[in-house]
Amino acid sequence: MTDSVALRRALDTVIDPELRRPITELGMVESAQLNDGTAQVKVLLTIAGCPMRSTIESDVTTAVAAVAGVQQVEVTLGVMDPHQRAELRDRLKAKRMVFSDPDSLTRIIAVASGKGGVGKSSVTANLAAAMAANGLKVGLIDADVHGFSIPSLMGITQPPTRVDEMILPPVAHGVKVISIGMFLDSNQPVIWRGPMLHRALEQFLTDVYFSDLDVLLLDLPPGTGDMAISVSQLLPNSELLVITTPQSTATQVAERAGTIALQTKQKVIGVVENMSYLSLPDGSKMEIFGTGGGQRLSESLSSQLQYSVPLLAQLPLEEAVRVGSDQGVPVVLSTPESPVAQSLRELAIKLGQRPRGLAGRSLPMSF
Ligand SMILES: Nc1ncnc2c1ncn2[C@@H]1O[C@H](COP(=O)(O)OP(=O)(O)OP(=O)(O)O)[C@@H](O)[C@H]1O
Repeated sequence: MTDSVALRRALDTVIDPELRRPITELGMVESAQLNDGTAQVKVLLTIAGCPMRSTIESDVTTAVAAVAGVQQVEVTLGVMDPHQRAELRDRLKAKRMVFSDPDSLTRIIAVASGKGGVGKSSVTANLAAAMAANGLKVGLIDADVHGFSIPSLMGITQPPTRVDEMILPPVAHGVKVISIGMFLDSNQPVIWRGPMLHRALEQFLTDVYFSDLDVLLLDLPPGTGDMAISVSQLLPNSELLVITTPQSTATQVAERAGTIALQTKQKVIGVVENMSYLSLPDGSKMEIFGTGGGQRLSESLSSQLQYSVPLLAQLPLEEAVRVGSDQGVPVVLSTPESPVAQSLRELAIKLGQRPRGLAGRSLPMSF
């Protein structure tokens, strides 16, 4: 093998942190040569202020340093010119997933709740992180535009990178994440009406480069509003997972969020009861929000939708969930041995296991 082939092979192992593809395949390696034991590599970044420049530089150095005969590595970073960027964009476009395509094999799970504050976003962030830890390619759209919290739950502070009109989602804990919160200057409230919400979701689905995904999770706003309807229109293949607490008022509202599936023709894959109990030091369980809400919701949705909507998990109340959220590390990663993390991981396995396929898909409908 010649020196330059050996260097290219090594560079094939360097994955762009945002695009998740080898930098060689993305046209980012302008040159690579070995001169008297010094490997000289020129890498072209997509944009000048690329937030991942130091990661790319160090990954290139590590990969090339391992090649036989290399004693020293010199990495030069340049920036793609408009023509090179257009080429990259076309290459990515050709491989882009169209999630609304009936042939798409990505499993799309929209996480819904009736009331706010039942832990929908926490459950969604944890499922995404657990699925990614299990080796699945996972995307997460924060569609809770009025109460977006996913970026902070996932510990994301950097904005998405733009390559012309294409948006590269930040990757956190192995999950590609996009949220309206990443496009706002401050923590200002979003006062958008239905058509703008629809447009925002549409833009996330068309302009954000997710590449190939096994699972796409959406954190819906609480209730049965416009976003839920937009999701069903733009992603007719999406399924619903309904989160509730054991409390009857929460369950009643969650039932309305679940039965929206009757109109949208989405499948409700199950119910998750969160905040089911608090384990006390003496081993007893304190049922702060009452009991049986998840089971009742599962039964009533099963009877109204006329198929089984199982209660998939009952998650305890644990301080570690809140602490993990505050630190931007989902509890499945921060405290994996805790009972709540174990239940969430089991739930992620159940949901991630179903093979990607087309069976049982409903046809798109319009309103
Ligand atoms: N199992 C749990 N144990 C302890 N705290 C929890 C648990 N689940 C959620 N929480 C905490 O409850 C609060 C509300 O959770 P979260 O933001 O996930 O709810 P939500 O349903 O997404 O709310 P909204 O839709 O209004 O944004 C957060 O402070 C979160 O850390």
